[in-house]
Amino acid sequence: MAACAELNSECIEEFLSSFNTVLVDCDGVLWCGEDNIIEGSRDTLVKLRMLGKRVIYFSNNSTKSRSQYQQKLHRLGFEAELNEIICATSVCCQYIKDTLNIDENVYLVGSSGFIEELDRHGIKHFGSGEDPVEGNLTEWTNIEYRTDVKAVLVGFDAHFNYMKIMKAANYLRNPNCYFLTNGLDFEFPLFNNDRIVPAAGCFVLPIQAAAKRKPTILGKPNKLMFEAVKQIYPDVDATKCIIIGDRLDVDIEFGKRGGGDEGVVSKRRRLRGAVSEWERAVSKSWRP
Ligand SMILES: O=C(O)[C@H](O)[C@H](O)COP(=O)(O)O
Ligand SMILES: [Mg+2]
Repeated sequence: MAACAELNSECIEEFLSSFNTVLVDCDGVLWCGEDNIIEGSRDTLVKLRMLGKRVIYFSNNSTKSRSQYQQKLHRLGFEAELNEIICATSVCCQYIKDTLNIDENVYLVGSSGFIEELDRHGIKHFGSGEDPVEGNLTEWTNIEYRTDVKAVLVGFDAHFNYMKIMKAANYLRNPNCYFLTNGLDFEFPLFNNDRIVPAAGCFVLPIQAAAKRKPTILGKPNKLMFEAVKQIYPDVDATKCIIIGDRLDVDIEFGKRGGGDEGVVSKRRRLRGAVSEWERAVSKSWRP
């Protein structure tokens, strides 16, 4: 056992010295839902900071702006400076403003997080309220068909309805209108799965089906999220980062290709390395 323990502490030492920045996902890693903190998450971040690691909250969540996220983090007892928070709502809006050079005529299917970030970035937008669905189908079929909409931005929307799908799909008939989203998660992670809470992907897919167009995902695993880190921390070295996440297809996939260069070495790659060693060992001893 001693040898094994030494090996473990050696491994742990080697692992801990291999990175200086931790990109930590939020939903499903720090908490589930609004108030269910995942046991040990706060203490782990405290210990990582004590080891001198830079901790960055790194979320695709589409319901909150950065400042709303900071309020939630503080409410749940996490240390969080605003410049330690990278969330998809602000990354999406910065991309729209600075890369697409759009500052008006954005149709939002989303909620207060996107509204606050669109306003903060000075982007004029419409939609995102409760579209009254009145009358019969003929009234619906003659909705105003605008050709000046420059982007349709879709995230979590508790007031989602038929009218929004119809409007978004018609705006997206214009090939110059961008179709953008924070991500395609279909549900928020929940403790003991006591109920399903649909997430952003559930609002994107109906519009995708009606418009016959696929959205550009601006959140993880898009490297835009890492560009946002570099803007705040120009010294950040992708190979000295790890990502902690609950979604292989989003967080760990980001780790494999985050930042666009060789990139963030995700825990999974390390895990994959370990598993293939293990498989080789097993297959040698196991061969009939
Ligand atoms: O659908 C959303 O709002 C997000 O994709 C979902 O909340 C995941 O957030 P994250 O795990 O990246 O914090
Ligand atoms: Mg998550």
